[in-house]
Amino acid sequence: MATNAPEFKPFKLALIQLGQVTNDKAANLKHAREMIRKAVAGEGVGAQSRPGLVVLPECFNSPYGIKSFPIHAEEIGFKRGEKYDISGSKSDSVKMLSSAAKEEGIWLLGGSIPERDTSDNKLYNTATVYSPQGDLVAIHRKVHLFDIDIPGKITFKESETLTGGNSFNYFDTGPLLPHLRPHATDSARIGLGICYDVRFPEQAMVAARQGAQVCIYPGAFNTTTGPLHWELLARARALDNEVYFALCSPARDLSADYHAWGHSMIVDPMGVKLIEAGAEETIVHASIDPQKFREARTGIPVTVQRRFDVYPDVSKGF
Ligand SMILES: NC(=O)CCC(=O)C(=O)O
Repeated sequence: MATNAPEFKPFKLALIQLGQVTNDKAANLKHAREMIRKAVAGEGVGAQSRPGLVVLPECFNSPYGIKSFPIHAEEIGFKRGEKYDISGSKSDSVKMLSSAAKEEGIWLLGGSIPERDTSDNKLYNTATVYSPQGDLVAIHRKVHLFDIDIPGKITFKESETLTGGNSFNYFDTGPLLPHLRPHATDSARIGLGICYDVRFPEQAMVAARQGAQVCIYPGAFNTTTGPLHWELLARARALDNEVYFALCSPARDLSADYHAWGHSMIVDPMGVKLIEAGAEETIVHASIDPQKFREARTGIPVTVQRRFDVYPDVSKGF
């Protein structure tokens, strides 16, 4: 298991709780690009200085719904080498995200998009991550599909059109704001998941055990399960792994078929909520502080007190 986690320095994280997501893909991308600019300019709540890492929500380029996924799915169009080569990508979403990261000089977790993989003819719910140079550095396909049935409240079956991914993923940021700190060598390790993935503690645990200091899950809970579980899950995943944990939702749109919960939030490694959005479109910012991370782990040292002589280490084998 890779535990050679990088040293990380304090940085600012911004979550864009994006609104106005419609069937007009070009308009969605234009609006998302404008919100990225606003996040970098410090608009929203809690900004103290320029964010090094900016996040969009689940399904930021299309309405969230099983009928919309096939209509709006895009092929990422990468060649897998040592890096992902997206020079031939025809995806408008990938092109926008890559150029936005480069133009703004930020790390950008581009929420998720419905992805079409022509090699297996399947659709995935996929997050992509870009460096300040505009390179695609990580891809995460939602592992656990959102198939639930709460009679009279909500029935949703992502598996009618999507397929679950089959890998756990994290990425190392490298220096944040490299144009301001050209000789910096620090880096943060970020564990990735998408929405329903948060209900499966093993996924965040594996990332944390592989050295992630922060986990970020774009997600779109709904108005039934959101009030019950959204905050509880974010705080639980933060505390049980002693990591920063962020959930980034779309804004609620009552004219859409799916009513997202909103309430994007960032929780610290002690399980304390640092910032939370309401239901409307906004941007929330918080500081990610290595000192707090170390203090949590030193004060309550569960990460080194596990009893694998009593129960198995389920994070082994990845
Ligand atoms: N987009 C999703 O995966 C929704 C998950 C959700 O609402 C839940 O309750 O879990």
